[in-house]
Amino acid sequence: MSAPVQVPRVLSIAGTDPTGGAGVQADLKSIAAQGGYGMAVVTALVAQNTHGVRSVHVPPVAFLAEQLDAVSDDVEIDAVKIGMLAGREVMETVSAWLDRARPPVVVLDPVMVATSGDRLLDADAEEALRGLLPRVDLITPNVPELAVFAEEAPATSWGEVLAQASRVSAAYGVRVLAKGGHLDGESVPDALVDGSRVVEFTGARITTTSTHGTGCSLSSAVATIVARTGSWEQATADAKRWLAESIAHGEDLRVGSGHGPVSHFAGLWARGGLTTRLTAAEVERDWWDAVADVRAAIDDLGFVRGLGDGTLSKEAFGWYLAQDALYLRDYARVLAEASRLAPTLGEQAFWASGAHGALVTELALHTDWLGGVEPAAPSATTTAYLDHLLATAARGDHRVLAAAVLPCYWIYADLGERLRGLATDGHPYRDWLLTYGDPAFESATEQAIVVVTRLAAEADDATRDAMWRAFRASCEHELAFFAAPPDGTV
Ligand SMILES: Nc1ncnc2c1ncn2[C@@H]1O[C@H](COP(=O)(O)OP(=O)(O)OP(=O)(O)O)[C@@H](O)[C@H]1O
Ligand SMILES: Cc1ncc(COP(=O)(O)O)c(N)n1
Repeated sequence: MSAPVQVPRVLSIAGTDPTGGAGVQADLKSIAAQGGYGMAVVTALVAQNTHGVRSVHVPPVAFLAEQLDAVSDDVEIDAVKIGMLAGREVMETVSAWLDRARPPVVVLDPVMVATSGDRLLDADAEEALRGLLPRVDLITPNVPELAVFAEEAPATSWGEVLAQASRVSAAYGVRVLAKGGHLDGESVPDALVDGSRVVEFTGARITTTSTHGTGCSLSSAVATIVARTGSWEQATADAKRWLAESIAHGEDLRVGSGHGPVSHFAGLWARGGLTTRLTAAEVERDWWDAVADVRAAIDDLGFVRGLGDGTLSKEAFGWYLAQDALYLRDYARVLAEASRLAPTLGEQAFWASGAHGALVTELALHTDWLGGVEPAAPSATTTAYLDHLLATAARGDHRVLAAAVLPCYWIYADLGERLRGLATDGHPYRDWLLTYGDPAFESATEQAIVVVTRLAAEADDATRDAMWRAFRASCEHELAFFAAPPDGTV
């Protein structure tokens, strides 16, 4: 066996089931469900449904060989699962290909009789199947199939199955996954038998009609997990647990009125959902577009227009600066909390530098713009914005907090870019407008957008929604903050 690979490339060599429950169709689903990349070479086209097999068409074996070589000439194969091989010639063709391609893992599900009771192999072929065993790592016979290899009567108890599997394993030098599904009883035991070494796996029998393709699915899953982990025992245990979960959900699919298929992805669907993960770029575009109304309303404010065209009164400007200083003081505290909560060193450092930046700006406001005069109390609007941020910080989810602090970077930087362009010579607020051009703040804004949109893209739906709501609320607080200064132009 070669070194385990992350996404094993697994080839199914099997017949078809147009209703998708058995054969290559079941194999491809099982391989995918176990994290593998599934490939399929068709040995026979089978007209069948959940009630049984109607007819079998076997294409010329020369074409089978062409399919097999087309795969192995191009793709590195990590495991092979062999299912229905309709006839001696087909077996000999596959056997010759195994000798040429030498795949590292070969699992053979000796499909002889379908769940429906239909024979899928003739007696001559049963003999030829034995000739394949030296090229196989694991066979997965059910009770009647094990009996064919043992050339004995079918076992009637689990003890007999184990004894028969040991004899078959020793006689052919092959690992046997003996399956007890065909025995009566509350439990469905399986066992990995390698000569005299026996490892048993127990499971409770599920009452259901959805057992079509269980053998195909189990063997494909084992081949895939072995290629991924290198362990036959782990592969068998994991595949059996997954199959039980898939059998339990088979009837939900409502496919056919006979023995229905298992639901190969039921567990993954339930645990992983069906949504495609958003990219950070999509979050950035979506969020920005979704606050276009707030951004337009900010541009339209008398305060912003007056600041831009220089008609804003000194009184309104001074009031704004005092509120800004008061805001920054607690904003720095909120950023420090974001730093404390951040799970990575990079984010921790980033928010800490943001906190430092807010304090530096606040000190400059005090000394350079407010002449060292301590500003009056925060307004109701300033208090509301800070309360939103402080409450988000108190709730303790760093992702939601990061989203809540983002508008103070993003909206401010965006507005600043436009205002800076208006700082003409002689503009009464020229010096202030130029502060918007601080390159350190611009790059911090870019970084904040990257950090938050990545967190949102990776978050579960509920957390992303909470992040969006916190972001939107802060954008609205930004609007209120710019709207709050007393009206007044000179
Ligand atoms: N009703 C069931 N409840 C739980 N597990 C089951 C049930 N039926 C089959 N299994 C499991 O499915 C796997 C295949 O079982 P089985 O012995 O039926 O093999 P098979 O006959 O090759 O399969 P198939 O019936 O598809 O031909 C085994 O691991 C078995 O334990
Ligand atoms: C092409 C093909 N291969 C295998 C089976 C066995 O299916 P089951 O798992 O129901 O015995 C089948 N019915 N058809």
